[in-house]
Amino acid sequence: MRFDVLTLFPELFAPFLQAGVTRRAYESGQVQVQLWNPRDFAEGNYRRVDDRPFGGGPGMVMMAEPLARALATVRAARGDDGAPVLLFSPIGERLDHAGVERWGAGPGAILVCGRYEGIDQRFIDRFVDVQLSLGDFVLSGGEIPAMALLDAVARLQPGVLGDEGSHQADSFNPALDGLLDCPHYTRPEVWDGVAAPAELLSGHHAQIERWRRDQRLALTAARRPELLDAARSAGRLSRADEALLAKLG
Ligand SMILES: CCN(CC)Cc1ccc(CNC(=O)c2csc3nc[nH]c(=O)c23)cc1
Repeated sequence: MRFDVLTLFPELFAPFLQAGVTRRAYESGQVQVQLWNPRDFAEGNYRRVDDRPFGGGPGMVMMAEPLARALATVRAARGDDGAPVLLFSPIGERLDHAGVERWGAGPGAILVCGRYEGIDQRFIDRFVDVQLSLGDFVLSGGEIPAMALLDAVARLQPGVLGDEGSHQADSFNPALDGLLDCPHYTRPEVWDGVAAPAELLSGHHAQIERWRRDQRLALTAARRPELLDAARSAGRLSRADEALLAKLG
């Protein structure tokens, strides 16, 4: 699958695409990423990509024309494969696992990264299929959200994460069990005077799995009870799970 990214800061993406386990997905072409700078499609010597907002007010607005020209080039390069145009925007719908699965399926997508105060509404009305937000906090642009989506999509590709099962165990994936993750420990057994949990050092796999499951249930009950309710109504809690939760009160 292929993602085309329209961004005024393509230099932000290179280090990201070359770092960590997900680089395998990008280098192998499992997830192709092409970067496009609207400035390369802007006219005049100053190659304007933004201008002052009609009606006044702070900041600048991204002009529609350079974005539209870049998009036309992307569409031609993709062979008009019907890929959706996703705009990252503070007013977008919250990106979650369902969204990652949706946009990480099929041909991929065209990602538009806003900067400044936003993009001329006429570009959005004409070309944007879905607006996505990372959450209710203010960032300087859509690039980090775009990388967040690319990272989450790459992790879902077969063979990208070492052992196949690990992305299956990724929490927040309601399709699997949607509980928060358990605490992790590694060598040394005692660090800073604190020993790792004896259960994990026992070598009894059933006991270890039970301990991890209990930790996930307790953590989720404490921090994200709504995830627990979702898991319960989806029939993903066993009798042993309910017994542990009852003990926690
Ligand atoms: C003055 C009101 N602000 C809207 C909340 C203006 C504004 C701030 C920051 C931006 C740049 N942010 C994004 O493009 C963005 C894109 S996705 C996203 N998710 C969470 N938070 C974000 O700021 C974003 C655009 C407009």
